[in-house]
Amino acid sequence: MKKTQAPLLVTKHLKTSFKINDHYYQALDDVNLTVNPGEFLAIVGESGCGKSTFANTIMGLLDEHDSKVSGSAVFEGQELTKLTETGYDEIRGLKLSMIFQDPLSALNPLKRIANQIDEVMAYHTDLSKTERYQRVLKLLAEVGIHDPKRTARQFPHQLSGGMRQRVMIAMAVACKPDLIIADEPTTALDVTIQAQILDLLRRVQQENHTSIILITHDLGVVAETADRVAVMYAGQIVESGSVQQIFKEPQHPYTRSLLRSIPQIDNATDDLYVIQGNVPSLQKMPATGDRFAPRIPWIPASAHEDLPVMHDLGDGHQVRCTCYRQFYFKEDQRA
Ligand SMILES: Nc1ncnc2c1ncn2[C@@H]1O[C@H](COP(=O)(O)OP(=O)(O)OP(=O)(O)O)[C@@H](O)[C@H]1O
Repeated sequence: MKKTQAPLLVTKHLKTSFKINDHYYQALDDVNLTVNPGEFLAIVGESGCGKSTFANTIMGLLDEHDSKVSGSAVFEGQELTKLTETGYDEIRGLKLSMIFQDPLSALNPLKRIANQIDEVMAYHTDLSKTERYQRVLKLLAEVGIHDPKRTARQFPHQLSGGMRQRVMIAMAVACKPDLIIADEPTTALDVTIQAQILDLLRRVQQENHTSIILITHDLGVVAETADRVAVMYAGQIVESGSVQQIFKEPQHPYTRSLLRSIPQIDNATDDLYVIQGNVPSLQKMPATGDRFAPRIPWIPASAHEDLPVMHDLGDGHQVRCTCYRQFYFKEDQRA
C-alpha cells in the first residue's frame, strides 16, 4: 500500500559545482528528476558523469567549503538544499539512507557489527537496548546472514565483501527509510554476489515500499532491477524513461552506446563495442552544444542543438538534444 501519492523526491534545476584552484566548475547541471514512493530508479553513466555528486548532494555529504549547490531538491516536502547539518541529522538514517560502494571504508573497523547497526536505531528510535538487539538479529537474518548472532559479534574485517554489503543494507533499512540511495553497491563484488545483492535491494523495495535510487556505471545490471532509468552524461541527464523504453527504444546516442557496450552472452564472438574518448573533465566541459558530440564526430554538427534541451517523447520518456533523430553508429553505416 502506498504511503503517499505525492512524489517523494523532486529535483529541479539542481546544480552542484566544485571549487578547483579558486574557480567553481559545474559537476551537476540542471538535473530534474522525480522519484515516486516505492519506485526503483537507476542512474546510469560512465565514471565521472556526476552520479556520486548527485547522491552526495541529496544526502548533504558535500564539503560546503569547496562546493556550491543551487536549484531545488524537495524530499517529503523539505527543501534539502537549505537544510542545516542538524536538520540532516534528523533525517539521515531515519528517512534517507545511503549504501556505499566500499562497505569496508564505510563501516567502522573498530566496532562490532551489532553496535554499528544499533547506533542508528539508538539515535532515531525509542526502542530499548534489548529490543534493538533483537531487531539487529532480525535485520541480519532478513538480509541473508545465516548466523546473525555470530555476525553481530564480529568486526567488519572478519566478513566477506558480500556479507559486509549485506550489513550495510541492514544498517540502511534499520529504521525503514523512505528513500535509499545505493551508490555502486555491487561494483566491488563478483557476479554471483552482485546478483544476490541486487535481488536483496529489490526485495527491500517491495517489502518495505522503500524508494531506491541505484547508481551504477553498468547498464547491464539495471534491466532486471529498476523501474525507471535516468542516463547521465557529463553532469546532465541525457535520457530518462521506463526500463522498457530505455532498453527497447533507446534514443540518445549515449544511451545507445552504453547498451551496445554490454557484453552479450549469445554474441560471444563479436568484439565488444567501446565508446571512444572520455567524459570531459569539469574544467574542459563545453559551455554549449551536446556534450557527447565530440565522441560521435561522424554525426554532423547540424544534428545537434546549440543549447540542448529535453524533448518529451510521451509516456514519461525524455531525451536531450535533437541529434537522436539522426544518430547512427559509424560501423553500421560502413557495413
Ligand atoms: N570534491 C570534488 N572536487 C572537485 N571535483 C570533483 C569533486 N568530486 C567530484 N569531482 C568531479 O566531478 C565530476 C563528477 O564526479 P562523480 O564522482 O560525481 O562522478 P561519478 O559518475 O560518480 O563517477 P565515479 O563512479 O567514478 O565516482 C568528475 O569530473 C570528478 O572529477
